[in-house]
Amino acid sequence: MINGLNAELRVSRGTFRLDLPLRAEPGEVVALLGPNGAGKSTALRALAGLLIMDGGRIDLAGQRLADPSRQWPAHRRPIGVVFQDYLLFPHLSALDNVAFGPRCRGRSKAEARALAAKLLASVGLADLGAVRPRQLSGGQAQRVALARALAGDPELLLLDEPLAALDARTRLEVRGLLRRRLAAFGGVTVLVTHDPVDAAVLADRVVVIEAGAPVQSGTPAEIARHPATDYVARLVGLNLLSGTAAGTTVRIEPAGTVHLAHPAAGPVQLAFPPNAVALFTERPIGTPRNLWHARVAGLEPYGDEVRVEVADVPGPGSAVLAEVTPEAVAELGLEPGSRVWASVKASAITSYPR
Ligand SMILES: Nc1ncnc2c1ncn2[C@@H]1O[C@H](COP(=O)(O)OP(=O)(O)OP(=O)(O)O)[C@@H](O)[C@H]1O
Repeated sequence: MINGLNAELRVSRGTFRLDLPLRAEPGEVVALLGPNGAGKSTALRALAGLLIMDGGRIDLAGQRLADPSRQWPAHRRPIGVVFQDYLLFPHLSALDNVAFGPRCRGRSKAEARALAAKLLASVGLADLGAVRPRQLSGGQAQRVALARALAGDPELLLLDEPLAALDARTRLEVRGLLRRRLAAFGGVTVLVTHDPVDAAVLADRVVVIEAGAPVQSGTPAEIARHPATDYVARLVGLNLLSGTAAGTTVRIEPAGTVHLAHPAAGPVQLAFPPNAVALFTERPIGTPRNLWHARVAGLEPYGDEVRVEVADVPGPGSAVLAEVTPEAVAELGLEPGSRVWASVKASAITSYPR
């Protein structure tokens, strides 16, 4: 039996059927990405032992947790879970929420609290141990829930839409912290999201699922570059650019520049969705910071919209996708070879270390 996770998840819920093979190495972060109802939460609940499987198996860190003959109950699985709504105990302080698990597993009060204090510090909350959940912001509650999940020293960490409940500003902060914290975690992480940016920033590998089955698996860059189906292209059609950041300026090889809203340093990856790219035939007034004079390389219908491949953005040799309405294509007279101005707001670009 291998280290890490090797699972074949099979669950029936009414007419819905999940049939999902899932493998991950220790230290790997895998994102399950898919639309509402695809079966992402069902997969997490099956891994956690909160849903009975009707076949398949789960092997984790050299142990068989589930197969058709027996399934370990949730509390015996070496798994930490962060649910969407965090589910912190309202009457316990942040510190005691984190210490609760170790206490239940027989650690002394002092030991459990010392461990909890260390974990709270590791998610940047050293000063908030005494605070009750209702006094915490959404981002802080999320981090307490993460510390609590890590307190059991799990082999597998499950995160259900870890950023969905946060406002845009907090989301950015917590996304960065989560990325750093997950990089330091030696076990497997499986996270569920319907946001391709979260998947690209947080995950080493993405498994796209639809109607209970996998449709594609690969690194975020592979999937964005070579989506296996139109459906995946629509879902993860992210623009990804690599560059080197100094402050809010990112150099893109060989000769382009992108401006960010928040400073970064060193080799970075940039992600932004096609609908963040605006196209103009005349140079727009009130010049946005990211504005490039570029060329339309191709047009392709995607559902009700049109995907426009724009070349030489933000420098020779680089291309991005823009998404516009068919009316805009007609109004702007876009066709392969047209010259356009393309702009992206700095605030629409997510940057993360490469
Ligand atoms: N308790 C239930 N009983 C029967 N069917 C259910 C139950 N819960 C979920 N389902 C069905 O299982 C399917 C998968 O649901 P699931 O919640 O896993 O999807 P999801 O990908 O997590 O979606 P979301 O992003 O909306 O949370 C859906 O078709 C749903 O209708």
